[in-house]
Amino acid sequence: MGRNFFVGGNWKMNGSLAQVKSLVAQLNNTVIPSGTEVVISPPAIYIDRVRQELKPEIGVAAQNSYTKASGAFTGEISPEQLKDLGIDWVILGHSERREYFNESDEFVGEKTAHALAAGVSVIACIGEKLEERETDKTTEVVTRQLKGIADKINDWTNVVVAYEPVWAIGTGKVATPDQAQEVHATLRKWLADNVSESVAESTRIIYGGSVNGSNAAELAKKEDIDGFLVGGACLKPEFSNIIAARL
Ligand SMILES: O=C[C@H](O)COP(=O)(O)O
Repeated sequence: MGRNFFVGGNWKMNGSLAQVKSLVAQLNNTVIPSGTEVVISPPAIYIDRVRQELKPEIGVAAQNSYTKASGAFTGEISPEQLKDLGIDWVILGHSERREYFNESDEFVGEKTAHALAAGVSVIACIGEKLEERETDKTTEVVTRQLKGIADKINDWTNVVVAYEPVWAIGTGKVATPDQAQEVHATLRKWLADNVSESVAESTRIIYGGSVNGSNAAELAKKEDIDGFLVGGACLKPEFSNIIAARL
């Protein structure tokens, strides 16, 4: 298949200076298998420190960025500023941002386009809520969210799609490998039908939602699961087991 495995670690709004030091030390001692790409995403306030202290083979992502390069947008961070600090990735469209900060599909698409234009790669998150799954709306929701991104970009080279069912995030209720594979295959087919076969074949589609050191290896065996976006477990030593999940 030839797609490199991708493991993202999203710290969310967690961490302290002391934790930053110990997590970075732990990551610097972790062997990254060849063919696996690891990117961690600390809160913005720690991002510069993490980038300076972390070994270069591990990437760093912001957890959000805006649609402008600079200006009177209090509290926002631009992809251009991320680039300035050597930050090459950003997570966009996370369900927590969609839910708590009312980010629409269109806005996520705009932010994705702006980040890519500024040279920052994007982990673009999509995923259905529990009631949407229970009313058989999963495909409708995730393809609508993916279209919100596809409508705004042409080049998918620097995009990783993260499928994160909202009901699995932080709940300990992981999607089964078959449940995740089914949605990943649907997303890849959507890309083939609506963007191109080559984009469908080359774009990494990663899974997020209660991934841990015990369930990662089984999920990683599935054909269309190209890695993970990890929340809670990326703050624990078991993150190294997830990094090694495809071995
Ligand atoms: O960005 C990461 C996801 O929201 C997954 O979080 P979780 O591993 O704590 O369920």
